[in-house]
Amino acid sequence: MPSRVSDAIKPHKHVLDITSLKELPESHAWSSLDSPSSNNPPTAADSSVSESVPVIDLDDPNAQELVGHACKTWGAFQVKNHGIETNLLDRIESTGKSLFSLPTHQKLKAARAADGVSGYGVARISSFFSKLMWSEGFTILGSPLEHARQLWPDDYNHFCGVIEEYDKEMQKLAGRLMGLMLGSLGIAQEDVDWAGPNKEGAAAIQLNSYPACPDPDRAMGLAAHTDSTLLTILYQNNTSGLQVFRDASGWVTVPPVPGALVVNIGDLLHILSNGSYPSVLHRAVVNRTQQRLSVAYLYGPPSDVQISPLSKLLDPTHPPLYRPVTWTEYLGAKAKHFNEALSSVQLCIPRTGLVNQNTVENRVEII
Ligand SMILES: C=C1C[C@]23C[C@H]1CC[C@H]2[C@@]12CCC[C@@](C)(C(=O)O1)[C@H]2[C@@H]3C(=O)O
Ligand SMILES: O=C(O)CCC(=O)C(=O)O
Ligand SMILES: [Fe+2]
Repeated sequence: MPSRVSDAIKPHKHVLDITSLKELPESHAWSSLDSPSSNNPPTAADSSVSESVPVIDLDDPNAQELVGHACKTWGAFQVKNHGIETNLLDRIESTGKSLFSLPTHQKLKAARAADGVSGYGVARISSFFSKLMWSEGFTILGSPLEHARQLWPDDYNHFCGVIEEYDKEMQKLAGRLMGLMLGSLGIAQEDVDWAGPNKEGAAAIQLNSYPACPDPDRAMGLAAHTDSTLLTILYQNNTSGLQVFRDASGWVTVPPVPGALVVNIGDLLHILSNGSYPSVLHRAVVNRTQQRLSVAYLYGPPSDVQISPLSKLLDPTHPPLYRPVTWTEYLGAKAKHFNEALSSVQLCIPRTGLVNQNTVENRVEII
């Protein structure tokens, strides 16, 4: 039993304060099997040279078709001419940098509560791994005011202002992207009652910092996961680190393209599209010399709305593959099952010959 409060919080402090370490501690050294350097299939080295996620100009007259194709084949793409001003991206980057460069004891004043979502801390998925990730994060769900006050007692308005503006602009872009994605499936955005152009989805903002790392091949910035969103819009600074997994190629780096934003499909769009737009497994690796900063805009439906495969995409040969879930319910499934969350809401289709297949109802059943 620690005899002093300071002893009790020591391990916590040590875990989070990785910025100045000269050597990789055992707590952060991933075994060779799941470290970033070792799990590429053999073909990856050849294919990664020639292929990466598509970069789409949203002003292109074929943007809808290009987006649809990217969603089906990659589950991710980058967008240019997205309408978010460079100046706002610069401001969110510098505000993120100033947050992560605060002293650890200051950041811990805004630590995420054990049962909470918002605040400073390690990635939520950390509990599924025995090793720690080489990153720190700050999650914003709802108003950032309380946490901003704890971080900058004398000047919290600046941070709140930038976040509010970022949220507003990203909300618009997310709506526009949803329109293109649905449109490419032959569905008008207005036909999805919660997704119309003037409707507002729910969203979280996640600031991630990956400090320079003394042994990047054995460290993991953010372990492989899919997002529990409809879509995620990611701003990454000029430092590479994001990788997406593709069956044929293994881990493929998504290089920073100046001014571009990365879009990736989350599990709820996978469900909504009945698997036409698969959510993409992605991770962040780290490097020896540069701090990397990323800002994820995690976009989902209003929290009380049930998401299920769109009826327009269903017919007797395409039965629904997933049961209805709300975002809140799905986040619970993610917290419990992590990367098996999607299969936990999957409907089971019995094999031919085992059951009466006359009706759609008989073909699907909840596991
Ligand atoms: C709205 C969301 C989505 C969350 C949970 C909550 C707030 C923070 C998001 C992330 C951000 C980092 C990866 C992830 C996997 C994590 O650990 O926290 C995400 C998770 C999810 O997509 O499941
Ligand atoms: O930092 C990155 O590139 C990835 C971040 C991410 O996947 C997330 O915040 O969900
Ligand atoms: Fe992610």
